[in-house]
Amino acid sequence: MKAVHFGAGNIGRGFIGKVLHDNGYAVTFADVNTEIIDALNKDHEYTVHISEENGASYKISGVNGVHTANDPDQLSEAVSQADIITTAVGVNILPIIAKTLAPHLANRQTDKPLNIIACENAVLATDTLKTAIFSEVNETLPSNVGFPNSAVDRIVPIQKNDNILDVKVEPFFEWVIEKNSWVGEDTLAGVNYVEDLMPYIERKLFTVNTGHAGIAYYGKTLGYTTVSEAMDDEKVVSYLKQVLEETTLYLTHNYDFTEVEQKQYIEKIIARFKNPYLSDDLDRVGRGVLRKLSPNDRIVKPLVYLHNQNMDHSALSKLVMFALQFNNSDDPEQIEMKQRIEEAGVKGFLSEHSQLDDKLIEEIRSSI
Ligand SMILES: NC(=O)C1=CN([C@@H]2O[C@H](COP(=O)(O)OP(=O)(O)OC[C@H]3O[C@@H](n4cnc5c(N)ncnc54)[C@H](O)[C@@H]3O)[C@@H](O)[C@H]2O)C=CC1
Ligand SMILES: O=P(O)(O)OC[C@H]1O[C@](O)(CO)[C@@H](O)[C@@H]1O
Repeated sequence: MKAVHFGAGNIGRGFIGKVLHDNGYAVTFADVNTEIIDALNKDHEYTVHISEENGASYKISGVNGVHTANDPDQLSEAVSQADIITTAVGVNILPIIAKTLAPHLANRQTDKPLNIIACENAVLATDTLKTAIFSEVNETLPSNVGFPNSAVDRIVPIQKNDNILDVKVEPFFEWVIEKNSWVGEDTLAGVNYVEDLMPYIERKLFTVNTGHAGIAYYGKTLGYTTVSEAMDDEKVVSYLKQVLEETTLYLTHNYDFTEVEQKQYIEKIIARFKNPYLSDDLDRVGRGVLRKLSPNDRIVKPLVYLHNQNMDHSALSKLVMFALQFNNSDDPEQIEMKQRIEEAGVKGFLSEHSQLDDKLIEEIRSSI
């Protein structure tokens, strides 16, 4: 069984690559990072370390690398043989992946089942990839290609290891895939297949990711650098709980989760955020601030819903203000946000970028 995974980064090597390897797949990583591709083709293996007391280490062997721009023939060969193609590149990169992948898919000379799955922090990211691929190939692809959406959850910080391929990951992981869009009989062990993905993806995005964003943006305003420093401050923990109480309102109103189930889910997540064996930078967790302030992402979507329903949204309003103060010159989106705020003002920016109405913008501006 063969897999092509686009994005040999932290989630690619530390999560998706490991699950595919554990299921017996030979994984070809496709990336634009020459150093990583060269290392993959030299060693053909790396190690995933689990960040906990006496954490285990797992060898991931039989892996290869292809450079998406420099090795088109090898990429074409890998795509023609693949049983599964996955991505973990960032949702904004999916249109680029579609352009790269589409011609190779169109040339595939086989009807064996192929599942293509985007593993990104976004709602229905595979649909985004699928639409972009179909527009490249004039709506025609070989038959037996499935495009299941998925939700992925595992905290994998930026890595500082001696071997550039090795990855330290938290013990927890959850990969949920849409059952009905999956083609073929060979499903993956270690993955949860569900009929309706939306409750899972929104619960994850609006709990793990909204909560994490709360820690990052509030923690930065207090001068902290890492998640564990911020989580040592009771003010941050108490604010995090308020944010998650608000997103619980959104989740229990829209889906069948009970308040008790959501409370247990939150407790597990707070324990994950406090993992002392994991060092995670607030700058990483807050990266991509424009994406995180977009209308369907982790902050604005629950905020607008609660505002429209006249339900408590004061902590989420503050979260927008903390995000606007995010100061990270390594994040190109933070620099762009700053420029746009200078040009249009806070009101103009939130109205145009986050599509918020004047009343909510006023509430946000007076929230802190
Ligand atoms: N790190 C984490 O804890 C989690 C991340 N995610 C999501 O997974 C995705 C990837 O995140 P990370 O692995 O943390 O990022 P990362 O930055 O470690 O990895 C992204 C990889 O994509 C590659 N890439 C960029 N442009 C490319 C292109 N045009 N073609 C091929 N490869 C390209 C980069 O070179 C890099 O190796 C994001 O959507 C993120 O939101 C989801 C859950 C957890
Ligand atoms: O990867 P993104 O979408 O920029 O956001 C970072 C978030 O994703 C995660 O990497 C894991 O889900 C979290 O650490 C954090 O909430």
